[in-house]
Parts: sequence; structure tokens; C-alpha cells
Amino acid sequence: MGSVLVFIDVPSLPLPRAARELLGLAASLGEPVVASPQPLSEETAAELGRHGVGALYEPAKPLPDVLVAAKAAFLAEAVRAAGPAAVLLGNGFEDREVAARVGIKLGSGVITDAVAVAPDLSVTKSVLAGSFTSTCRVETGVPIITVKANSVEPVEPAEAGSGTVPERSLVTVPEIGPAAVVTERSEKRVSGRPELSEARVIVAGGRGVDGDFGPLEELADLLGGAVGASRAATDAGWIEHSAQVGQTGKTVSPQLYISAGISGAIQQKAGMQTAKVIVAVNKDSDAPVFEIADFGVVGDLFSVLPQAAEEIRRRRA
Ligand SMILES: Cc1cc2nc3c(=O)[nH]c(=O)nc-3n(C[C@H](O)[C@H](O)[C@H](O)COP(=O)(O)OP(=O)(O)OC[C@H]3O[C@@H](n4cnc5c(N)ncnc54)[C@H](O)[C@@H]3O)c2cc1C
Repeated sequence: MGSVLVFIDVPSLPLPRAARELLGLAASLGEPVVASPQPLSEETAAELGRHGVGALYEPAKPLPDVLVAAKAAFLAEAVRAAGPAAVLLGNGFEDREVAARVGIKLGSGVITDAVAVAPDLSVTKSVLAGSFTSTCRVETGVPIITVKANSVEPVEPAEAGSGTVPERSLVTVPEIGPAAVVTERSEKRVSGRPELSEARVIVAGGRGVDGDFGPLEELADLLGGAVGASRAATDAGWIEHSAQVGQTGKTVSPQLYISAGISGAIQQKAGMQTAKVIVAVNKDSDAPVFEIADFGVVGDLFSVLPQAAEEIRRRRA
């Protein structure tokens, strides 16, 4: 197979795990090349080289400050320039919108929610709220595939100073038509925790936390995880909406999902049941969450979570 183009928006250093996962998958399919909608520093380009990237595509001029339209216009041109066998993106809202727009521009098939891609480019994806796994393949145009975080192993970098510096190409992006313009930005409060959709560990709380996410935050920090929530908790205003997991929130696939004080409604399961290991803490032994839990604790989360945190600290001491 030829090259596989990975779309990496804002490649910060060190390269985030989600980007390294896409590069690892690309390397298993062909030669990884990267399209970045922002010009990259020499240092970042060299770092991508250490991760096996042979070529880089960047916009010839800074993209206009519109929502995803400009990124999609750029990626479509980068695909035309690179002629890859496939295009890989992350599976967040924005990446999926970029994928859809590029699919229309190129007349290509798009597959979202991928959890694996085989060398023949058949894609395994999780569908119907994670209750089925399906295998599909793009038959028209260059396959455009968005891949769920934590589904594949990240690529490990070559030793410092080794690896080839990627060849850089500038892509001319055509004028985009009327598009929504960004008029104001405000900095997101930094929690120091990983991004929810990329986290390997998530501790999520529901109505049962009764407004107090303290024990969940403590456990999440000990495990290097993110804090998630059910819609009941976000609607109550106990935690920001971006923490919501489920049908109308984020879809997550961590290695470990600790569900505390969440009943396990179908709309919550839709966002988290592909987690590798699910641990449920609920004081109602009939709560539906226990149907999908690998480990269940029937008990009060305000007693169970601090005990778990204490035990982790004791073992680490
Ligand atoms: C169109 C639509 C979209 C939706 N999208 C989403 C979505 O994206 N995500 C989502 O989560 N929901 C979503 N919902 C809402 C969903 O149907 C449920 O109402 C919601 O998930 C319930 O949240 P919960 O489990 O936190 O609350 P509840 O169902 O009230 O459950 C609270 C649980 O906490 C337990 N509990 C209480 N106190 C304690 C304690 N001290 N210790 C341990 N356990 C305790 C109780 O036994 C109970 O099981 C959606 C609904 C609709 C109609």
C-alpha cells in the first residue's frame, strides 16, 4: 500500500497519545504522512519524523478564522496533493465534521467510529450504542476513516536525533464561500486532567453524587484519568456539559470506566459501553449498569470511592 494521510490538528509537543495512535495505525497500513492545518515548527516536524512520518502537508497561507470549513478545504487539497490510499482522523465532533465535508468535496466514502482498520482497509466499527460490531469498507474514492481514541496502540518514537526529517509541501487552499466566522475565543479552564474522549481512565458520576464530585476527582487524579458525568449530573449544573458521556454527550472508549452513582440508562450506555473494563458503584443492586459492568460494587459511592483511593495510596507508598 502507498501512503496513509493522518490529519493532526494542533500537534503539540510531546505528541498527544491520540495523534500517536493514528500514526501507529497509519504505519500498520502504509507509509504515514501528515496534514496539519497549521504551519509546524522545525521541532514539531522533526518530532513527527521520529514517529515515522515521511511527508508533511501544510497550508501555503494561514487559514481564515472560520469554523471547520477551512480545515476541510485544506484537507481535501492535501489529499489531492498526497494521493494517499486512505485518510485517518480522530473521532471527536470536529474531526468527524471535517471528515464529512472532505468526503463530499472528494466524492469519497466516510466511515466514523472505527475501532480497527485491517491492511485491506476493511474497518471494524462499533454501532447501535456499542451493542453490535460491524465490518465495512469504502467502495468509492479515497477511504476517509475517523478512529476512536484508545482503539489502537500508539507508535513509539525513534531515539532522539534519529528518524528522517519529513519532506514538507505547501498546499494552496481555495477561497471558501460564506462560512461561520469565529468572533471571540475564551480560554478553557485547565484541569490538568486528560481530555475526556482520549482518557485511558474515566471516573464518571451521576445523580448519585448529589452535587459533590470531590471523591471522583480524587480517584481520577490518582489514576491519571478524566472525570465524566451522566446527563442528570450535567443538567443539574454540578459539572460542565463537556463532561457528559452518552448519546447526546461524548462517546468514550477508555481502558477503564468507573461509573459511580449512575443508573446506566440506555442513553448513558451508548457513550461508554465499548470501554475495555467497566466498574460500577451503585447502592441499588438492580441498577441496569450492573448488566454491562465487569466488576460491580453495591454500596455508597461516598464510602467506596475514598476506600479505593486510600488503598491505591497505601499500595503506592
Ligand atoms: C434523547 C435523550 C438523550 C439522552 N442523552 C443522555 C446522555 O448523553 N448521557 C446520559 O447520561 N444520559 C442521557 N439521557 C438521560 C438518561 O435517560 C438518564 O436519565 C440519565 O442517564 C440518568 O442519569 P443518572 O444515571 O445519573 O441518574 P439516575 O437514573 O437518577 O440514577 C442515579 C443512580 O445513582 C444511584 N445512587 C444514588 N445515590 C448513590 C450513592 N450515594 N452511592 C451509589 N449510588 C447511588 C441510584 O441507585 C441510581 O441508580 C438522555 C435522555 C434522552 C431522552
